[in-house]
Amino acid sequence: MTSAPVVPASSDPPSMISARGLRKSFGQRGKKGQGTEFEAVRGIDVDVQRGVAFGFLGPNGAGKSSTMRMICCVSPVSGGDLRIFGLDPATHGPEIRARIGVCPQEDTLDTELNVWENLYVYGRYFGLPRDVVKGRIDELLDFVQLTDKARAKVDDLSGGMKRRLTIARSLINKPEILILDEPTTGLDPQARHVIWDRLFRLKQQGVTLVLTTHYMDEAEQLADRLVVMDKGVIVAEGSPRELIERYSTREVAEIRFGVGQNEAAAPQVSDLADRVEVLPDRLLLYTEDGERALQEVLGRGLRPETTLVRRATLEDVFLRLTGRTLAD
Ligand SMILES: Nc1ncnc2c1ncn2[C@@H]1O[C@H](COP(=O)(O)OP(=O)(O)OP(=O)(O)O)[C@@H](O)[C@H]1O
Repeated sequence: MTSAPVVPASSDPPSMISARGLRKSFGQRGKKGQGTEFEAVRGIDVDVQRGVAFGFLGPNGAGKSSTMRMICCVSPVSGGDLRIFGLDPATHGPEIRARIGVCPQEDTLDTELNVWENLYVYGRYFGLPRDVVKGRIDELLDFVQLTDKARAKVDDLSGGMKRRLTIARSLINKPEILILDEPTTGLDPQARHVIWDRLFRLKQQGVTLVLTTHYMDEAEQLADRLVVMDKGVIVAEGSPRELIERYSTREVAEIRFGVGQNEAAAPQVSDLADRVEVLPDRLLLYTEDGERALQEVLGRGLRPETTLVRRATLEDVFLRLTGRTLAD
């Protein structure tokens, strides 16, 4: 006997977060005292479905944090429509905040308190009864692998441990959505992998993750779906794989000539690839077969200082869409 398939209640799951034409502007004072408006988010549409990890990828200043702050109900919407759990942040802020967890870009831990106390104070702030908070702290310290640091001072923790504590703190109210602004910025590779592993487990437990990052590897590792943001607008949306397939070839041959020689060499290789990008320090040849393109470069008597064939990444997508690298 075969068991009945599990049929979802609806083929179209409800959006946890839905934005239509969402805008954020900041007033600025000009030199002569006149007010001007700066638009950090310029009319974006976003739908985040339950249980996914949704990423906002973009360079500094793209408008990611401004978007997150509106979703977290700490910054009012300037225009358009935003719904979290179908609710309007302007009228249902406390209700929404009770159901989300927020892990801000900067650690805002209380250095006067130890690890355990940081979680306790936060739990009490959420109105959880003492016994419930205590049980929850045990679970969370275990989850972020800080049980043996419960009585340690915050200042004695490594950067990765502080991040894990901040994540634990953001989970105290068992949020349905966890919002993470640049979760691993400033951490070393090993600490980043530990964080990714924990976030992956949360996703398996059904928590919807919304994260911003300017690391393309982080977006590729964590995000099921992502939007690429630049200068306040969304320039592309899809899964990491879809975006790479849509906007790049499979492989990239990177060739570096000496300083100042890359641009001059570009016309001599332009017919060897679907597309050639000229960066100050290298040429990128977009092609399905990078090794073959490289052999043809060498066959023409050109002698790059270094060469590399790699698979295309989200960085290539970003470069194609904006003409800039994520680090610019
Ligand atoms: N309170 C504010 N007042 C004025 N301008 C602001 C304010 N907050 C952000 N901005 C501007 O809005 C733009 C978008 O900033 P935002 O922090 O949303 O970008 P981001 O993509 O999150 O970048 P980062 O990775 O640096 O946080 C930037 O030009 C920033 O200077």
